[in-house]
Amino acid sequence: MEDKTETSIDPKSGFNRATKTFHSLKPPLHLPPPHATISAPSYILSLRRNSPWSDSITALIDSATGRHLSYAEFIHRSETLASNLTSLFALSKYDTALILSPNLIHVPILHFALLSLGVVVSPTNPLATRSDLTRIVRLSKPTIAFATSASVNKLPDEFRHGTVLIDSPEFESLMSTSRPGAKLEHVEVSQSDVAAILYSSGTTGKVKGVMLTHRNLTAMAGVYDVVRAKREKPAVFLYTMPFFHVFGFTYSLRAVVLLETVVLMERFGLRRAMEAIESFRVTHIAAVPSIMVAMMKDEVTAAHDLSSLECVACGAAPLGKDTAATFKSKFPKVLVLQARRCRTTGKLMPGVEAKIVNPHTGDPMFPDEQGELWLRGPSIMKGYVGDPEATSATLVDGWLRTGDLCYFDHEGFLYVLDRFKDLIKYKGYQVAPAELEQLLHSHLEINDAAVIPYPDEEAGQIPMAFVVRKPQSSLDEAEIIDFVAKQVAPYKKIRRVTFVDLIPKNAAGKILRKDLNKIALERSISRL
Ligand SMILES: CC(C)(COP(=O)(O)OP(=O)(O)OC[C@H]1O[C@@H](n2cnc3c(N)ncnc32)[C@H](O)[C@@H]1OP(=O)(O)O)[C@@H](O)C(=O)NCCC(=O)NCCSC(=O)/C=C/c1ccc(O)cc1
Repeated sequence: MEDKTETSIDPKSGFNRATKTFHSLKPPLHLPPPHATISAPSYILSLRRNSPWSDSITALIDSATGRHLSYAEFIHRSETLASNLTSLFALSKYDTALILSPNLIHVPILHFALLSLGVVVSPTNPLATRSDLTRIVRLSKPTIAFATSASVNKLPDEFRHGTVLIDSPEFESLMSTSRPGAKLEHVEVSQSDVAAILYSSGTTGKVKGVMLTHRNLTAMAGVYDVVRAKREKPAVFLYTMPFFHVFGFTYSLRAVVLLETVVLMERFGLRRAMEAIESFRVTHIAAVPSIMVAMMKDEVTAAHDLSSLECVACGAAPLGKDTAATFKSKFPKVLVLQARRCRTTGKLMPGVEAKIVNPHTGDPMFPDEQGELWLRGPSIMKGYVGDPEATSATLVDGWLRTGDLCYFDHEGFLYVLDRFKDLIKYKGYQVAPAELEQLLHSHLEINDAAVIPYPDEEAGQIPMAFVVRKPQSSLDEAEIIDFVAKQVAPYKKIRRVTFVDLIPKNAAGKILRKDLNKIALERSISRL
């Protein structure tokens, strides 16, 4: 008998009229069964055999020092570290490890070691404030922390198995020298076990911990295996994005699948990035649109030999058509690849299903109709840790409600038009207006406040505050910016303030953000 589901799928758009679901038309993923006992690192290491290169190629390069490691060393170090962590710190399956570090060469090794032990990896922004960290620790309940000497003092707690300094000689020896009696035990890790907890910006003002399973990471790795491009030489990838965000986190797994050489920067700087491209003959950059804007504008690019560059993989925020076109005219040989959140193109990745759902009726919709994007597939998160309410509001019968207003065209291209959630994207970082509004409300001279995204060429969007001062208050823009800056991670800073008599709200007291957007643009035009 013919499979009705298969035959109802439109070969151009991937749309199934019977189920009103869009399917990926890319080759299917070959994954282990959903409950198999295989960890993401074991699966990822097995995929590297599909690569034409051997483990002797370079895995990681620290761009500042030139220090580098081969894949053979990477694997050896992560195994040595795993056995030492088990014997010295009694770490075992279901422990959770908080990691507070910039992009050091040790971090991917640590991720691999912990994941292979079934320890849940929880990477966090080292610029997070103490109060951000207090919330994070309450959510994910880490039993050990890995931090650097610059970030360790911000940790709010003691941890059952202690705190380890990643940038210390002791850590170096944990990776290189097996302790007497330490041996690598095989830990049975199931695909359905939680592998990592990454943190969302929290659109309601509270950070949420996103649980990713070994299955999720396996599926992401499987995608990179399926879309593997034929190359004559290994790719050399400059990472500008942090490992604690899902972009950097998944790319570090991708590197092992494809045996790519990864060039790391502890702290991004345009000049240093250009030097790294020249010195290490970088072929690919993973970046956010802000970096592409900076590369187009700054003449520092002219001072360097960038001829090795083949491709920019751009993610995390929308890349404007004009930016992409101007970048192309300055760097004609460089291919611009966009991962997600692009307003113009993008087709479903292997293994992913999508629906466009009418936000008012809940009915699934057809190509060219606009509604909320829902996604399903093996890479979709398990839920928010310790927050069943937020989980059931976001995950419905295995579908993740993205909160994005989208449509698919008849060729299966996805268009992202707007967000239902209030969110600011500053250089690819998510900033929640509600968190900044709560801080402004706590100021004794502020009666009311609202924060909106304000368009900015380099950052994409910056947080802008509308403030109603208390009568007689002479509070000025700089004081407000400073008041907030002292209490938040630097990328969340308010960067523009306008004083108003009233914050426009609807009858239910909800801020009319669209009206504020209009006022902001009118005032900026009148300032010119
Ligand atoms: C490298 C950027 C682009 C620029 O960094 P920057 O030059 O340091 O500038 P910032 O503007 O970000 O820094 C803000 C402030 O923090 C300060 N800062 C900075 N690092 C420090 C410091 N280590 N000490 C102390 N002060 C500092 C910095 O000086 C600055 O201060 P100020 O100008 O006074 O406000 C940085 O913004 C950045 O990493 N953005 C990317 C964020 C990101 O990766 N987002 C990904 C979200 S996940 C996603 O979308 C998924 C995509 C995906 C795609 C494909 C897939 O397959 C899967 C997933």
